[in-house]
Amino acid sequence: MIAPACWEVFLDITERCLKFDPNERPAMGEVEVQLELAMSLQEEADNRNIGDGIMLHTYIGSCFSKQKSSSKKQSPGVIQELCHRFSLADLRKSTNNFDENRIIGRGGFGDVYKGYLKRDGASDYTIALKRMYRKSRQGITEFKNEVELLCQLRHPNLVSLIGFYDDENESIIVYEYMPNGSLHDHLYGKNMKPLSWKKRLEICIGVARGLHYLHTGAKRTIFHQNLCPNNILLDTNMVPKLSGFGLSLLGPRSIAGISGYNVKNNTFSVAYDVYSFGVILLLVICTKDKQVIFDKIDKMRNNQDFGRAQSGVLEEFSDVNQVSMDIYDLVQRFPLEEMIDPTLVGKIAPACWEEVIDVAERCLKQEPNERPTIGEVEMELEHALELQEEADHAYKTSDDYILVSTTIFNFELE
Ligand SMILES: Nc1ncnc2c1ncn2[C@@H]1O[C@H](COP(=O)(O)OP(=O)(O)OP(=O)(O)O)[C@@H](O)[C@H]1O
Repeated sequence: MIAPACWEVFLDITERCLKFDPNERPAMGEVEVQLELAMSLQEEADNRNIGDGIMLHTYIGSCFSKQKSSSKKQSPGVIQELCHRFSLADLRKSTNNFDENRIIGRGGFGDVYKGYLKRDGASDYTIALKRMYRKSRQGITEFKNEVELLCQLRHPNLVSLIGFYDDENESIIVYEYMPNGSLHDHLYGKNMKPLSWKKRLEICIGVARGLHYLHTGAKRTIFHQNLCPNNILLDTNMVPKLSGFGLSLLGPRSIAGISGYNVKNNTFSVAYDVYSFGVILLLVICTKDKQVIFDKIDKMRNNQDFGRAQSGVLEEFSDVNQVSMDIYDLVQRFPLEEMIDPTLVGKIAPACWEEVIDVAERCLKQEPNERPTIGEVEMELEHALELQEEADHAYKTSDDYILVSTTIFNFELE
């Protein structure tokens, strides 16, 4: 009755709780996260038909095994043991020889393809393959980091690694396929049905849970460091899954992205993820309507030349970083209530709003030590969702909540 993957996680946390040296025992928050993980692994194993034809099941079992976890540094050999190595022929077949029409996304280091794997006696299994650009040395580093990291992690809010392929010419990562694309697609894509307020909150809560697991639930603290709407993928049920771990292992402050419980470094890098989470909250709340934003910018800059520049900039405005920078600037000058996505106006209960705004403002504090932990963020957002549900329940027919607050943020860019 007990799924092997669930059993491994359960055993591991039990063993660590029973450590003779109290300092080696995990914090209760970590225990909670691990047990939630064990539960979800059990449910996943019960619900999904994995393991037959796909190696997911096998590698989950082995990656948590004692022998493997005792080795501090993963050698490529161990990684190959933990994670299935596909044949290039199979991956070619699954993507119709890397057919351009199968490209579903482009990242900084490679194209992402949709592929289908055959399973004996079962329907095709859909996968996503990231094929690294050959010439990019950084892409190769990202590939190694991402595979090394992801093959050791398992959480309902992290994208699952299925396997990889690597030779001197090709580096390919194979993930579970996320049919609903990225949060970026939903916030900024054309012809997308707008996400409801509750769905946005649920997505943010899922993202916070994924980050919480990275920060405290794995054996070593992991800093994502590359959190953005592009890296938040959505499964069939619109459950968010974090991706984009390759870059998190690079960069001057990343300490190779992964470290032991070094308090000083952890505080800094963990707080960096919390900061990025605050930006995500703003993006989720604010309108994507360029005109509304430009009207504000116009007012803000009070600059006659701006009208001339505007038409050119409008075309370029698809860049989310540009949007986030402008929103970031704007929320320090105009009430956030004026920037809410029009599809959300009247839908947000005031009590819920207050809670969400409080979280966002604290995540964006200039001083990293003043930012909440992601565990606190998760709890506050769950509370915000409850407040929304209570209000919706009490005013069943009401669709026109009025926000009387005027929130102007006071923070500076990191
Ligand atoms: N597992 C997946 N399922 C479905 N779509 C995916 C999957 N992985 C990536 N994509 C799509 O491909 C796009 C690019 O993915 P990738 O991870 O390369 O992007 P990125 O994070 O923007 O790039 P970078 O590596 O530069 O951070 C995503 O935004 C998403 O639309």
